Amino acid sequence: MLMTNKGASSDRRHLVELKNAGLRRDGRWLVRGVDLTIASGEILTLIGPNGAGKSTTAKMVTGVLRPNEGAVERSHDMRIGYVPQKLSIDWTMPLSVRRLMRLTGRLSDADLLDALEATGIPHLVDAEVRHLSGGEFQRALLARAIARRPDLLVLDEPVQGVDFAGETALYDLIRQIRDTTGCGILLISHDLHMVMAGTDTVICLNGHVCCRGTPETVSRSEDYQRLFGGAARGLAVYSHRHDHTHLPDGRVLHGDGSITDHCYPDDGHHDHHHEDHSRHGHDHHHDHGHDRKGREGEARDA
Ligand SMILES: Nc1ncnc2c1ncn2[C@@H]1O[C@H](COP(=O)(O)OP(=O)(O)OP(=O)(O)O)[C@@H](O)[C@H]1O
Repeated sequence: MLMTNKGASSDRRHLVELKNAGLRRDGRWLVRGVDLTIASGEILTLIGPNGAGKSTTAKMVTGVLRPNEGAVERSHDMRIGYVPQKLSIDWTMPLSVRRLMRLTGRLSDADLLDALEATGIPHLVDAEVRHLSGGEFQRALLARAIARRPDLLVLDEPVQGVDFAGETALYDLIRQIRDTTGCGILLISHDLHMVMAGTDTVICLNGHVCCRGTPETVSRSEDYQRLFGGAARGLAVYSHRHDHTHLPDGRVLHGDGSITDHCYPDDGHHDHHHEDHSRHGHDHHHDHGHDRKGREGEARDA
C-alpha cells in the first residue's frame, strides 16, 4: 500500500520555479539560463550529455546550490525527498537497510516499513546493503526518500546499475508513487534514448536549455538531434505490457493471479511484449528479463 500525502487529492500546486537560473564556479558557467517549473503530480525529466549541468540544476531546485544569476522560488512548506547520484557509504562497514533508512533522520518503524512496502522490498529490512542487487539498492534509496512523504521527489539517475527489465519496473514504480502520493518528480536520466512513459516534460540540457517539451516534441527537435548527432536516433518513450510481473522476492505473479516460484517461458502463462514508440513510429516486441541483455543492446533496437 503506497502512502498518500497532502498533495494526493488536491489540485496541482506550484512547487518550485527556476527563472533564468545559472551557476558559476571558478570563472565558468556550469549551467546558465535555466527556466523550469515543477508542480505537484508532474514528472519533469532532465536529459543531456555528461557534464551538461543536470545534477547542478537539480541542486538549484533543491536549494543545495544557490544560483549566481536568476532566481529560484520554492513553495515554503515543501518537503523534498532526494535520491543522489552517488552515496558515500563505507562498504567495509556493516549497514542494514533499516539503518540506511535512518541515516538522515528519525523514522518510526511503521513509516519505515510502509516505505519499504511501497517500493516492494519489506522482506529486505534487515538485509545488508552491500548484498543488495542494483535494483534492490535503488528501491531502498527510493524508500528512504519517500518515507518522509515528500512533496517533491528528486531522483538523480535512479536506474543506474539496473538492467533493462529492472529499469522499466523502477520507472513503473516511480510513476505509481506519483499517481498515489501526488508528489512532483524531477528525474535525471542518463539514457538519451529512453525516457520514462509518464514524463510530462523533458528538458534537454547542454550547459543551457537545448530544447524542451513533451518527449515527442524533444525527439523531433533539431537541437536535440544536433546535440546528440548519430546517437539521436529517436527518443523512445517506453511503455510495456506483459502478462506477468517479477516480484521483488524472485517469485512470479501471473496475469491470472497465480504465483509461481519460477518463470518458465513454455508454461503457457507468458507473453513477453514491449512496445517502444519511437519517433520512427514503429513498434517492436522484445524478449526481456531472462536473456540478461543489457540496456545498451535494447536501446540499439529502439
Ligand atoms: N562544485 C563544482 N565546482 C566546479 N565545477 C563543478 C562543480 N560541480 C560540478 N562542476 C562541473 O560542472 C559541470 C556540470 O556538472 P553536473 O554534475 O551538473 O553535470 P551532469 O549533467 O549532471 O553530468 P553527468 O551526466 O556526468 O552526471 C561539469 O563540468 C562538472 O565538472
